Amino acid sequence: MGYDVIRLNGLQLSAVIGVLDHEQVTEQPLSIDAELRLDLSRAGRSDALADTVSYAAVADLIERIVSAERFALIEALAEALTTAILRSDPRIEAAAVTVHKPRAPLTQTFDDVSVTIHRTRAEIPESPALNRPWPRVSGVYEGELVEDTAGFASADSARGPEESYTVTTPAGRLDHYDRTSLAELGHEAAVTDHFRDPDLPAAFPVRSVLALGSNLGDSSATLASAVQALEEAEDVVVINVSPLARTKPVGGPEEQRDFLNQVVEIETRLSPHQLLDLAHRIEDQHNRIREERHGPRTLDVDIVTFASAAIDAPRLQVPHPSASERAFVLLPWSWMDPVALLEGRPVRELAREAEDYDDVVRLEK
Ligand SMILES: Nc1ncnc2c1ncn2[C@@H]1O[C@H](COP(=O)(O)OP(=O)(O)OP(=O)(O)O)[C@@H](O)[C@H]1O
Ligand SMILES: Nc1nc2c(c(=O)[nH]1)N=C(CO)CN2
Repeated sequence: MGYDVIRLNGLQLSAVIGVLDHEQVTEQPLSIDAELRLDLSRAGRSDALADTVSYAAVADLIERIVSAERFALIEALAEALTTAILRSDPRIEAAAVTVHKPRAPLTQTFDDVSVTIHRTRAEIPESPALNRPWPRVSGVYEGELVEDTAGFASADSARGPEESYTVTTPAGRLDHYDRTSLAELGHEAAVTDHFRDPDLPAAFPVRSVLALGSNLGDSSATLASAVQALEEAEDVVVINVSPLARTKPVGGPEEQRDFLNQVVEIETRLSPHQLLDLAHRIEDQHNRIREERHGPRTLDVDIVTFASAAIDAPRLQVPHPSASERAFVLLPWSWMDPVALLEGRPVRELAREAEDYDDVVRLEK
């Protein structure tokens, strides 16, 4: 018996990719082929797009990952794309992605270099969004406190005991990563469902989405000033800023004022924890006092996503655990980036499902 296939061939994109120094600062062309195996018999009969997977959506997904992530190896990019495609729709039984790198740094004359990764649904890790069984980073793993005994010999290794961690995968506990091997960790991260060590600065700049909120003082001026603080921060480049949203408070005391919310996309080389510290510094600069959970605040800065990392550390969970249910985050994000995805689902669609969808009003543009 045969099987049905959707093929997307020769998608032309460019990316910063490669292990050589010059490849880590300059974009080069890539061509990507994707093959999706799924039952197309219903679509063949109904002639309805809803009965198949849109190749345009697959192309958008690939483009987003190629522009948002940085990889050293084309193997890692192909693996990440294959996993993301399988995650994007449960009807896809298997996927294969080929990444061609026609300007690979070879001294010989050549036509092309490429890698192909084939994966079936059973071979990919479970989504961290559904259930985070692995891999995760935490002081506590399955009830057991894991001490950091490896004593990383790096300058930034002065961490308190609550920040000790180890990395656990289905194959069992891995030894602590050698922190000098950034490219290798990048590769491992892609293979292991974008697990990311929250203390490890990115080997390459990565995209992160931040959510800002304010409902005390001059909220509009506060948000503008927070965006400026991000623009001025070292190792951060602001890529995109959403229109402002006026939103009804979700949770917290009844009588608090409406919020102004905004979403910002940045590119950064900071580690996830360094970015969290920066978010807290910016909150503090705006007289943030942490009193009541979900209570009024001059400024709140949350990390919604960090590349496509899954982080479950004592003081940082990424993606932000509530973001996928908050229209006050999702709607401004979708205005800024209409094809944005969160945990494999369109942000626009998640926004429509959020309970506070009708309580968000766009104020600009
Ligand atoms: N992705 C994240 N972004 C920001 N803070 C986070 C994240 N994950 C965990 N935290 C932790 O949450 C703590 C409380 O954050 P905060 O005071 O902003 O909570 P809140 O705004 O009242 O509620 P919420 O977290 O639901 O937005 C922070 O000190 C931080 O360590
Ligand atoms: N509308 C709205 N509601 C909230 C917000 C917010 O930014 N906007 N932030 C919260 C905690 O971070 C809790 N509730």
